[in-house]
Amino acid sequence: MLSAEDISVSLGGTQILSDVSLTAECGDVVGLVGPNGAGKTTTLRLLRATLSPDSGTVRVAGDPIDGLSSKQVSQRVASTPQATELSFEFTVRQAVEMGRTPHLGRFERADSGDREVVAAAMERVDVARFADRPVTSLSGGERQRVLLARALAQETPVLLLDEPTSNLDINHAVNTLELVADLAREGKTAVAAIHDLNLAARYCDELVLLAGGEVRAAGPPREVLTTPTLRDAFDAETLVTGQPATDAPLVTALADRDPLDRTVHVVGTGGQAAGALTRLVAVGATVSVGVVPTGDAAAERARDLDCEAVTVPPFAGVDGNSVSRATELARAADAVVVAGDVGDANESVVAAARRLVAVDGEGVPAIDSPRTIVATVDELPAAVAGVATRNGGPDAERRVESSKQQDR
Ligand SMILES: Nc1ncnc2c1ncn2[C@@H]1O[C@H](COP(=O)(O)OP(=O)(O)OP(=O)(O)O)[C@@H](O)[C@H]1O
Repeated sequence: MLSAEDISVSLGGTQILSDVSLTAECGDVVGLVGPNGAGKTTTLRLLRATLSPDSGTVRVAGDPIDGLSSKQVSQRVASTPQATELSFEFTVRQAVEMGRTPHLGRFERADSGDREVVAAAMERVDVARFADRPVTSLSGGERQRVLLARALAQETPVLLLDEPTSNLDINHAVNTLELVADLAREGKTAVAAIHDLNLAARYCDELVLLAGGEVRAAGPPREVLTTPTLRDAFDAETLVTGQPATDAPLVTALADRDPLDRTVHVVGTGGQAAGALTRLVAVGATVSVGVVPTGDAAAERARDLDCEAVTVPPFAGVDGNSVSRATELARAADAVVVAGDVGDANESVVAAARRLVAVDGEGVPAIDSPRTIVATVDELPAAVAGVATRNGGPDAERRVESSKQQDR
């Protein structure tokens, strides 16, 4: 078991980590995720005692790591570095044999038992066929696997992996993380910094989301990888759904926000309304939806995107409170977007709109009116921006207000 309790560290006069705590039990794969510069590598350095915290404690199997000799640490913790540089002309076998060093006396030579461990480690990460080649002749991904074999040969209860899949093709990436998961099932504790949130979600039991040197969220992937926490940590808009082959969350990063500083209420159901929501959130609009039946694609998408949804149970009919709330949102919005099947129950919600944009599709004729412009989902941001200024939206209102002031 490995833990960090409230570790803080400064480097070169800058605070890099502040009160970071995490626990990795035997059998756990814990993923460190977060944006570039969040402090993942620094956390791993503290966990393997190549850096000492200014405050806080790292413990391995209950013992404070700063009380252990470097040999004792390397008997308990093996790590694969982020850089795949192995600068000397060692063969793959020699590089993996280095993993046995913590188990040997100062001038002791490796025996047949050590050689078996080395052979098994090379086999397990699929580098045995390169055993006699110089490490420098391998590709980046192959070297990365050699480093993992070296860590396995070290036979430690704890494995620390810094970006173990960054240079790997999809097949080797998945196989490497399957191997890490197997090792955990065999009783090891693994902590891995992983950039790919979807691989992290699939293979880690717990995630620790770091940003700005702080833990922003920690727990099972489903609890950590949510649109609000990812927005907070990465300053990015994401859509979180489910991975088809597993029950892990699937994170899709949406295009960079080109902030559409508008509030938009979406009326409609199904995939078309869900698509409209996604498109509008992607460009930074503040979006709500409703009235929509619970479980409808638009309601689900709103939940994934952390947007307000006015929902009613399916087949229950629409109640007055829901209609009032949706009408209130529609009236306050800079624009109302209608998409997909709007339903009679939403008539008064649509009627409350100051400016309407209809998503090109089946629902359009029903709400056709002179105040409506029709746009495809892709054109929605431009259409919303257009109606909200051209037809007297907030910008126009501001312009009117300032010209009134000038007149005074
Ligand atoms: N020796 C140092 N002196 C000053 N700042 C440092 C030093 N080492 C690291 N940093 C800074 O600490 C911050 C955290 O770095 P770290 O490598 O831990 O981030 P990371 O989350 O692993 O990032 P990445 O995903 O880009 O690998 C970065 O802003 C980095 O520039």
